[in-house]
Amino acid sequence: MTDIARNMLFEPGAPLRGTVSVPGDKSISHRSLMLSALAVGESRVSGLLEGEDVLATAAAMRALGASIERTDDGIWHIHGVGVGSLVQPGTALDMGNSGTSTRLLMGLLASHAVTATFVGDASLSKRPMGRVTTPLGLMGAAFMTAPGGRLPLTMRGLVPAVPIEYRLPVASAQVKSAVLLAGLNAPGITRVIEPIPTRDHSERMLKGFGAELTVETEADGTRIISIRGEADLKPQTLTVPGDPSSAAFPIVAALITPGSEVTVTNVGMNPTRTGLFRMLQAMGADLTITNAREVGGEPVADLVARHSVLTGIDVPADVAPSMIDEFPIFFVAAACAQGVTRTSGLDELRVKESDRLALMARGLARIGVSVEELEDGLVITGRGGDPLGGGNSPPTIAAELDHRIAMSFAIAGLNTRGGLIIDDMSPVATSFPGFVDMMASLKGGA
Ligand SMILES: O=C(O)C1=C[C@@H](OP(=O)(O)O)[C@@H](O)[C@H](O)C1
Ligand SMILES: C=C(OP(=O)(O)O)C(=O)O
Repeated sequence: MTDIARNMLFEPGAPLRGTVSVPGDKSISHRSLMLSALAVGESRVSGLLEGEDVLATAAAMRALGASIERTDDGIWHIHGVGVGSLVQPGTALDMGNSGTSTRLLMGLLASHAVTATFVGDASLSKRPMGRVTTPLGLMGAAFMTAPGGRLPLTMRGLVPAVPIEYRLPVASAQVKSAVLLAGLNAPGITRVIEPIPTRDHSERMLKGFGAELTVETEADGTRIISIRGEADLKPQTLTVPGDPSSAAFPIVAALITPGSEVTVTNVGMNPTRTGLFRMLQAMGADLTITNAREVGGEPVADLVARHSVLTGIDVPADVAPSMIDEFPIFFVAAACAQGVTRTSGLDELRVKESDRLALMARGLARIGVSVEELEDGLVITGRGGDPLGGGNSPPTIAAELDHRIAMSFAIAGLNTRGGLIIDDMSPVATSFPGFVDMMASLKGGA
């Protein structure tokens, strides 16, 4: 952790103006490294998120046999080993803060003849892994975990693994992806039944690399995803779009800061990820989507956000998966809106890098927002045009190793009367290196 990131003050100032782009999509970056490592030959990836979470995936894929280099032009070159040919890692795989790296890699290894130990930081070591060890155990993998099914965890994959049909008990793209990735090297068809759709980057990219994968959608919206195992993946040239979960921060900042107009270019607009933008528009946000196009099998657009008078809404529970990582910054928008915003069906927020419902409720209350914390959501009464409060001196908010909590309160700070302090901004490097500099550039923008 860098001292420079300690106790940073975020305070109101000039309107936010300018055009920015955000780093590459974290979910797509992880998957591009994993699938490239399983294709025989060289894949090239541009626009990769060079954040700590994705670098943890890159280090793990190297330890499992892939060769991965970044050239000065920013392109990542991955020489894969082929499905079924990952090797025994020499040391424990350090997943840092990254749930996606951990759960997806456990899937990959479940159908390889290797034994691997996964370790992580204090936040990751509290997160539940039973959601992946259960289906991967059905496929034949064996696990030894810390109490509660947590890290540190040692697993042994099985070859040949047993293909399964698995109905997701929780709406989680990580669990879906872990089973599909395990299925890549299991003989026959592995099937995941997804009653509530979640982000579909794995499905898109697996098909792009040449896996035989089909998706059927039933009348009630349930998706049935089938993958044929013992696949031959072909190397690809990929471009990773900007991360909508990162674009959320400058966009909400512009919407709630008087006089602001910010354009974010090259934002991923996969419909399984754009719930936040739809909900902000429903609140009356002046948020325009322009230049819609497709890049590397994913929809992309430029977004223009102007300061807006927002009105509270009820967020339907079924929208949650398409904005699951955006709730912390959405709650900040709700705190600045007129009237009441109600959310529900958000139990999953309690098992992210922190308990995001509890931390957001506590932090917003510290800056004078009326918040009711429910089991599965927050009810927030917005302050309308009034700045958020905070007492006589700027309050300190503890980020608790959660990048999205740190960034959300940093944006809230721009709309307080006297600013607020984040105890540690270093977790931001997991998903959005450059966040602090980008926000500073917008403050000085013309
Ligand atoms: O599959 C992915 O890349 C992700 C899925 C989501 O997690 P869950 O599957 O736990 O909801 C999300 O919160 C995470 O940031 C990235
Ligand atoms: C939940 C997140 O990531 P992960 O699960 O990969 O740690 C996130 O980035 O908000």
